[in-house]
Amino acid sequence: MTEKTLSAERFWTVPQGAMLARLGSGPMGLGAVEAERRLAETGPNTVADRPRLEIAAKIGRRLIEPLVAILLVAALVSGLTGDWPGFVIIACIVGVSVGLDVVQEHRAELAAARLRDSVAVKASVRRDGQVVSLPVERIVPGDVVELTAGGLVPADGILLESRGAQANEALLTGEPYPVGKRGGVSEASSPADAFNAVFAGTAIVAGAATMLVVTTGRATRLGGVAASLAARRPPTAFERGLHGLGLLILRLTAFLVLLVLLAHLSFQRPPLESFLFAIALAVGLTPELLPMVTTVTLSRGAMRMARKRVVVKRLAAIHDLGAMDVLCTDKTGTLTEARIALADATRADGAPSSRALGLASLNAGLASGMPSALDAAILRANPPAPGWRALAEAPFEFERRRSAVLCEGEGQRLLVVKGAPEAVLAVCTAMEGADGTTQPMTDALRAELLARADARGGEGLRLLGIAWRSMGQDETIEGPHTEADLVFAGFCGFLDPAKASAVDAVGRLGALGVRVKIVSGDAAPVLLHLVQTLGLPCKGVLTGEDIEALDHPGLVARVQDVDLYARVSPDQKRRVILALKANGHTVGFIGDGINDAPAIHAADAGLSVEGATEVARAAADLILLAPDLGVLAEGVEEGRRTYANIMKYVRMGTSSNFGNMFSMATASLLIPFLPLLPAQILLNNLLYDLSEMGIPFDSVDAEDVAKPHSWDMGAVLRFTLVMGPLSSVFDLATFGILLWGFGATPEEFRTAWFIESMATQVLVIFLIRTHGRAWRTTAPHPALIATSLSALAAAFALALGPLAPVLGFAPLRGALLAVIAGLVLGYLVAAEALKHLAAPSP
Ligand SMILES: Nc1ncnc2c1ncn2[C@@H]1O[C@H](COP(=O)(O)OP(=O)(O)OP(=O)(O)O)[C@@H](O)[C@H]1O
Ligand SMILES: [Mg+2]
Repeated sequence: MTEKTLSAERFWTVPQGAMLARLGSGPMGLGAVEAERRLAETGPNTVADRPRLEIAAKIGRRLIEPLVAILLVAALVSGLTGDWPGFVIIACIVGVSVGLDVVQEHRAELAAARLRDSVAVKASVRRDGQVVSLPVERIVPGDVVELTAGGLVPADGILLESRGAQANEALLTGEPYPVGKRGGVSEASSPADAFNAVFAGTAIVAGAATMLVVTTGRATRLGGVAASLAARRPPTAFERGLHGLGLLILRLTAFLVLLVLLAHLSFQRPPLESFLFAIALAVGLTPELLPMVTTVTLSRGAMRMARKRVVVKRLAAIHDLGAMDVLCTDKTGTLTEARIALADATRADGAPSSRALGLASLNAGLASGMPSALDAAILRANPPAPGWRALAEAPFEFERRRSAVLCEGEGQRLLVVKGAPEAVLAVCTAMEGADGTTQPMTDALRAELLARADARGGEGLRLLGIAWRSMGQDETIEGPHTEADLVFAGFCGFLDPAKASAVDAVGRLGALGVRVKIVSGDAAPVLLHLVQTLGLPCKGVLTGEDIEALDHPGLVARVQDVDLYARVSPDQKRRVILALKANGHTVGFIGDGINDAPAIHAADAGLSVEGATEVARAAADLILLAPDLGVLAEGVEEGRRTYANIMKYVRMGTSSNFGNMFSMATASLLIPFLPLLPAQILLNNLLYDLSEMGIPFDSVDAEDVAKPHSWDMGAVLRFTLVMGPLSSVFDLATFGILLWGFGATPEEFRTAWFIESMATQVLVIFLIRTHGRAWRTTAPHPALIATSLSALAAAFALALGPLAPVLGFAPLRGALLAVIAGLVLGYLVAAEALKHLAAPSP
């Protein structure tokens, strides 16, 4: 039976034994060899397309690119017509540039993939009878996987056994209340009702289970929506910008090349030569290296960021991180130490209460839900009373903000509930007094208790309300409605020290032009207290209730000036992010919980930390190896450096290189011979590409790091419109002087023009790399100096050295060389003087 039919069918209706047999597996899982075989057959367990890493495929893909293919055919034709040197030169140049391109990109992608794998989500899989921890991507149908609370379900499958497992399937069903999962056979017609099935991308929030994997990757339910998943992440401004620029250049190139070709043919020039010239021109014009350059620069940026403890999962996110001007963060761990300790347990009236604490530790200790820092703090202070056992539970869940445990002991059967004070008080109808007597919960009493909770929140205490009720022998937890008619027992207060280093980090981010907003599930008074303690420049509060009452446009209007968001649910976190994006911000979100995953996903730069829940890490684009905003500030700087270096290529390509090719096309129409032979153009292009290989290493202007920058097509065009014509003016002057001043022969003309055009194209990087005066900013990186000067030296050696005659170059008179030197100098001076006109507006 194939993957497809299995996924289409309701696999949860097949009994365990039959399913194991069908998948050729057993309770102890697969053997490693068989698993490898299946992996090769079904492919990796991922819904995203992984970039293909085979080097041969890449070379093949480049050779069939239209330009290269035409060039190769053309070379062949010229070879057949007897022009062997032409053939050899063109073939060599194509070989070298495709080779360089592929090797560089391949190495960059491998390195980036290694980084990504280092933070990959792992699963516990039974292989050869042992439990091993494997990257989720390596899971195959037939695998037996152990699931625990807080973990992500890695694929679709059925449960072989369950120890109170509950799953949050909101991602697939939209239903936030956790659903119980157990073994057995279900006759359900829809996956939402299949109690024995678990699905990729959902989270186990309580208990533990063993699953048999039925389908993986794109064959899963999540994979089914993966087509829309791919569409879900629209290309960033940067990706769109690069693409748009590429298209623009492509159109211009096509236009220019066709024009040149037609003109040459109508002038009755030799057709093969004209054709080759036009093709070489097209090669020179197209930014064919830009994709490779972007990949290489980005992955170099990723390496540097990894050294600063930021691991990049999605390369383009580096740009988003640099462009980010609003960072939303949850509270615990980033702004606080996440060293949560129980401060006190009190009765409703404020007196210390061992009763409230005892109930709280029953709830915390008997639950099998996700290990929570609050639960751990309660248990450290007071272990649960012996002799009690749990019968059922409704694990904590962020929309409801409560957890409930049905437990039995000392001859009683109790439902014990703890959660956010207002969430608990809302389901209480009585209050327990000092002597164990109860009084009815009135609205006035409830308001008084909430006010007390707020007051203690204002002292920085995180509060949980504790409540209980007796349950009948046949009663059990049936859903959220079971949590009603409770008796309020008191509060537990927790302290989580503010993180002193956060002040500095928020300051640094502020200096970088990134405004920090806090988006938390905790109460408003706690957030305000934290902000005061740390002295953070955050103002304005919106609560989950406020947000609930706003529609999207209303929220968009409010988020601009509000920095604190309290008691927000996971979906509201996401809504806040979307509202900020709608205001034109590039938004980052950092969080570590299941509740943060939707917002992480919605953000331009989704961030999580190494110790975070799997769900959060899976949703993130970037992972901080230390839960520290300071690390993030360094990552932001690195992201901006990377972007600034990519922009250097773009500016180089759109000004000098484009200008030169443009002048040459024009010249070819005005003068009676080709300004450069096709092979010479290709050589020129290759050397120019080589000269740029040092750019990813280069340092950048302080001002490029100081502010968020995102793609600005206007700035790119402005730069082109100033620098392009400038380059052309000097080129035309060169042509005039060569032809009329020196009466140069075609060979001399080409040699001189080759040298001049190489020198101007290569050297201008030293001006373009900075917005300020070239001699005042940080020195260029030695690697950039080395690649630029060696490319230039190679150009001189080829044009004037022993190979010159083969390449069609001729020796130059001294006076001519001097004039060229003068022109190059003149161009550089003029470019330096004019570049501020072309600079992006401040
Ligand atoms: N294990 C738990 N049992 C009961 N209630 C809980 C539990 N965990 C959290 N809560 C309640 O839910 C609220 C929201 O949870 P939490 O504070 O973890 O959200 P958050 O958005 O992750 O916060 P932060 O910004 O601090 O990371 C808490 O303030 C608390 O009232
Ligand atoms: Mg949190």
